[in-house]
Amino acid sequence: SAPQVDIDPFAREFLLDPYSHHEGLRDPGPVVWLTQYEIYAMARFEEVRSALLDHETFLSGRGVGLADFAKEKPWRPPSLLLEADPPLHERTRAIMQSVVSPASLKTLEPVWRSRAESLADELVKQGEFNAVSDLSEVFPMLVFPDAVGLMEEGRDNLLVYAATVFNAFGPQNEILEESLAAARDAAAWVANACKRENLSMGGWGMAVYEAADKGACSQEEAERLVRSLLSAGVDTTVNGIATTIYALTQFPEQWKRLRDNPRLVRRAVEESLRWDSTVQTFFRTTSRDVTIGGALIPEQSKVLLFLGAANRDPRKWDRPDIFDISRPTSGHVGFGAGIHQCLGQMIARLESQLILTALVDRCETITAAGPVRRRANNTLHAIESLPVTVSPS
Ligand SMILES: O=C(O)c1ccc(C2CC2)cc1
Repeated sequence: SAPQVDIDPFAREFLLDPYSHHEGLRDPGPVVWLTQYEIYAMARFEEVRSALLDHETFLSGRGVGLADFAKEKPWRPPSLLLEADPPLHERTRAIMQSVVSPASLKTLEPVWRSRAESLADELVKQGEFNAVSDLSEVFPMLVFPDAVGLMEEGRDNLLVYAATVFNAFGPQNEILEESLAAARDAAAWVANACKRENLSMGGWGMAVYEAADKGACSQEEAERLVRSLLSAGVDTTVNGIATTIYALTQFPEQWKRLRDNPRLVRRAVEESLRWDSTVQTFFRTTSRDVTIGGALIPEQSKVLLFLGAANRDPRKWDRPDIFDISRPTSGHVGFGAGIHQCLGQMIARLESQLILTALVDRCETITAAGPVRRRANNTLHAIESLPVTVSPS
């Protein structure tokens, strides 16, 4: 049976520094029993990746958080993407893939690039700035809401709402309670922003309703699918960009490599996703008894998958704790894997690549100008503050 582990992966001190705790989850065995929550967990690369690929054994429809939707009411109507299994998932995923298409991104790229360059111009002039409040919380908000076609008024509700979405995958701890209290108005704003009359023509949001008009889904489903864009598309890129900057301040020789060859920016973004995955964990629910590494996981069990830990598993990666932009990163589970692999991964990559390229072109060096401060979240490895100094090239 699975070895018992008393670690609390939703304790504040774990969430603020998950990587110092992961060996205690990987080493006891391929599957462990977390006594604090009476759930199974897997933190090694092979097992995490296999579980993500086996969507028939490891279901998403009963929620991808601790809450089992077969036993308790979700805090919001379930996502038709993230918290859906086939066949529903196949229909909704196809709609959203046609909306956030490569062609659509191609048309947006020039505008996004000029916004990244203008912001980078300003920041280099400032010389010293906070890579969170002045950069990673700014750039995604300059490009993503407009791509969705969101109304202008009240967009800062997006970050408050998204933080709650990610906290809600965890237990009802203090972090979630505080988040829910703070997000009541934001949730109302998001619900309203997803309505057809509040979305502008030509945006991704309206494109979902146009798919509904063609019979691909109902108007109500369209409203909830737009909610998915707002839930998944902001807090992830905000923290992903901040994490990439953090990694480059911690490994300055990697910045130098980017300066010598800016084409390596794509690799730096990918290595950042592996080295410090913004989305650290997700749950699945077993549809049948399944034995992994000699341990039986009964059907209807909640299983916590540690994506961040898998991406630093020494059984898979050489020198896993080293941020090395030349390493082969293929196979990392920073965007998940299988049928639920991140729908927006090309959006996220483009945003990160554009802002990082704009900074690499303009900054000789970027260095930490103070301690990094982290923001505890039940799912995200989030950064609250990251003061940096840049020298112009
Ligand atoms: O469909 C949703 O609401 C949704 C929310 C959060 C995510 C996380 C993985 C980025 C994905 C989808």
